[in-house]
Amino acid sequence: MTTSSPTTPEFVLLTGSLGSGKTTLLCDYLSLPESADTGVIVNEAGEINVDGAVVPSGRRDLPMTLLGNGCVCCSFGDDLHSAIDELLEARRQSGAGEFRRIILETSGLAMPSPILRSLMRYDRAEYRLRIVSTLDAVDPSADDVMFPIRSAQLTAAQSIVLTKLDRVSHGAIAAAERVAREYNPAAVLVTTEDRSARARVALAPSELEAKTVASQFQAIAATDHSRLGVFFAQWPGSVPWADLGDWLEDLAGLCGDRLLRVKGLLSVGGVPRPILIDGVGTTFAEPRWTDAELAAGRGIVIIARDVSLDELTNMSGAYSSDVRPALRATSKRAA
Ligand SMILES: Nc1nc2c(ncn2[C@@H]2O[C@H](COP(=O)(O)OP(=O)(O)OP(=O)(O)O)[C@@H](O)[C@H]2O)c(=O)[nH]1
Repeated sequence: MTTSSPTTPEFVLLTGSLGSGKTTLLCDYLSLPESADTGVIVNEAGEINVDGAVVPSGRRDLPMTLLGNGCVCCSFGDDLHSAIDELLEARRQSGAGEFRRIILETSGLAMPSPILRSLMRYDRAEYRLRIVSTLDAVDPSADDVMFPIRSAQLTAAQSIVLTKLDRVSHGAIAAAERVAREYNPAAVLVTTEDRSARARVALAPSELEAKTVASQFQAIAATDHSRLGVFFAQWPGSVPWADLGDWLEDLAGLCGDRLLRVKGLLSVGGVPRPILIDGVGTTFAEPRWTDAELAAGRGIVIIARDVSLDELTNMSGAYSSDVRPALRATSKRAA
């Protein structure tokens, strides 16, 4: 098990739906002095990498790799690893020192979970991982087709950046904020209209802002979105490792891509120091010991799409009562 220090470089997954302003946000960031130690990987779903052509226009010296061959979450294979390795190797050879940050702009169709799974080998020890999602304030709601992707992107994010605020009324901004909160009440919401300030807060947060991001893991989400349920699983005492692993595996198996986010603090294996459980979709980060207090009880928040409390309760019914969590819905619609 590994830990990261505040100076550990970070890997930022920049996600958000098609046309929601990811490339614009990235370009705004790249025009800031803070971006000097940043590497960039751009992925587009289509065959022509338009974003790749747009991004470097302001910075000729920008360390950037393009990831072609379609959407990164479906076809990354070894491509993403090669892109990262190439970027790191080129940086090493340039003698310019380590990156402070690598930003991967995903295609608007990408689900975050498969990408995170692929990034696991770079996570924790070498890089901290952070997910930033854009949300278009002009058109924040999603139809039935786009809902699964949009909900996966927004619930995974530690920060949600509202874009195109200059094009909408105050009323529309408030409505977009409500939509963002419905998806992910625990995310830091960036609503700054000034584009440089917005890029700075979203992609290079100060230590204070970064702490706010970290503390979100302890927030219990509450949403009343009609298709998103937030549930809380609470164990009576310390959970044996094997039972916790089995339970999380069953949860992932039951929900599949309806599982959006899992996070919580638990006492495991009789150790009083809590462990952080952190999953995006069905991809779980390596559990980490934390120094957090287990004040309000030990448990896991589950955010899922189109999942009922009954389904979760039935799944848990297979476990003996001493290792079975008590489950309740914390969002209004799921209750
Ligand atoms: N007025 C205004 N236009 C914006 C803003 N952000 C993005 N746009 C415009 O919205 C369009 C799409 O922006 P992009 O940054 O390319 O969006 P994207 O998410 O990278 O798009 P894909 O890569 O296709 O998913 C472009 O025409 C941008 O100029 C904003 O804050 N204000």
